[in-house]
Amino acid sequence: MSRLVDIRRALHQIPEPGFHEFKTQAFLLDQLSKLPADRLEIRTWRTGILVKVKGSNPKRRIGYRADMDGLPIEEETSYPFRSQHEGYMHACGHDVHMTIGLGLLTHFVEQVIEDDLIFIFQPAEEGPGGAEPMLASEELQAWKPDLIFALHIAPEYPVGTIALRPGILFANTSELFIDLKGKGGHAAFPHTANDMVVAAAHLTTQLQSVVARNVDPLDSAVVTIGCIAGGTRQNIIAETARLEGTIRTMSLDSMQKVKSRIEALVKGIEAGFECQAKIDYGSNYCQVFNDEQLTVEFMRWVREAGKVELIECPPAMTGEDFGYFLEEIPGFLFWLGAETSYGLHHAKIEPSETAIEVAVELMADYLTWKSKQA
Ligand SMILES: CC(=O)N[C@@H](CCC[C@H](N)C(=O)O)C(=O)O
Repeated sequence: MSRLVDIRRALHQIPEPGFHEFKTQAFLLDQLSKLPADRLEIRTWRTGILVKVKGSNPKRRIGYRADMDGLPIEEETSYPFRSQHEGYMHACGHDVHMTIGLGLLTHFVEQVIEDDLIFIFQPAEEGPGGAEPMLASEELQAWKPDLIFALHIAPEYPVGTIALRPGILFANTSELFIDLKGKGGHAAFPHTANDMVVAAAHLTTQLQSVVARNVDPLDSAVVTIGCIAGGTRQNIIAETARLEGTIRTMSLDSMQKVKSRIEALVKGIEAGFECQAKIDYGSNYCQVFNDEQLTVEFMRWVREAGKVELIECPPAMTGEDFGYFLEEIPGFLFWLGAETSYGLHHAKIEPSETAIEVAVELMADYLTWKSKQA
């Protein structure tokens, strides 16, 4: 396992944005080149990688997907192996997910099972979304799995615990970008300008009313503005401002409703502040919907195997473009306990590396068992 910890630490140092995972891809290809070539077939798709581990008597292809990209966060962990890419960090555990993928892949090169295994190292999960175009690619269609699995680290659960549920696990998502254009001017003459910092502040506050006042309290939605940019210096009235955020909903109906309320509020800001506004919804992900039958069967298997503690968890408002794989291929995603005091997307997150071994052993046993089932 120390080999896998070394791999995770090496990956941790090279976080890259979506579709720019060049060093990550090269690193993974180098690791793959050290494995016995006779059992492997390797293809690349953009910055992603597809690996077939050939089974002894394949009747099916079983897929395992790991995401590859990092986030634009300046790392603040205590690690001696911190990110070497200024302003970027693996703060969502994708370094751990890729390492588990490599660990599993290595296991099955040595312990051959009947079915073919397809390991999918997928770029751009954080955005703009690699799953949908990768799934549609010729490379993936030629090896399209019959079943597919993935995991995501969970800071809040102890190591040795996994959590999932049949049905919806993660929300529908839509990015949200709003550009405001008013009239700049001198700070001392506000009556001659239309200040977009003030407009952005009003809009940000008004957006909070969408979930509070327009979504059924028994339904769930999130509107988060994660970034506001505007202006150039302290004594110049800002001509433009930009809000960047994300919308999360449990249903597509609510997504439509939230979007139409946002559009109405933005129109109000245009009228009230005599400015122009442009809304761009960026990339949208469908919900992560775990196949009911496979998930229930897996949960039963986990309880009987008794290797990890199993929690049937509620859905979360996280997004994951793995949902696109699950729209076409039966499978599931589960939370892997990685016990750390800081949450996902935090500059100080330090997921426990012992979770790697737990996941590799669990999934190696499960996939071996699953391969023997009809
Ligand atoms: C697991 C996780 O944290 N996923 C991201 C996916 C982001 C999708 C997109 N960029 C958006 O913000 O809508 C998440 O933030 O949940």
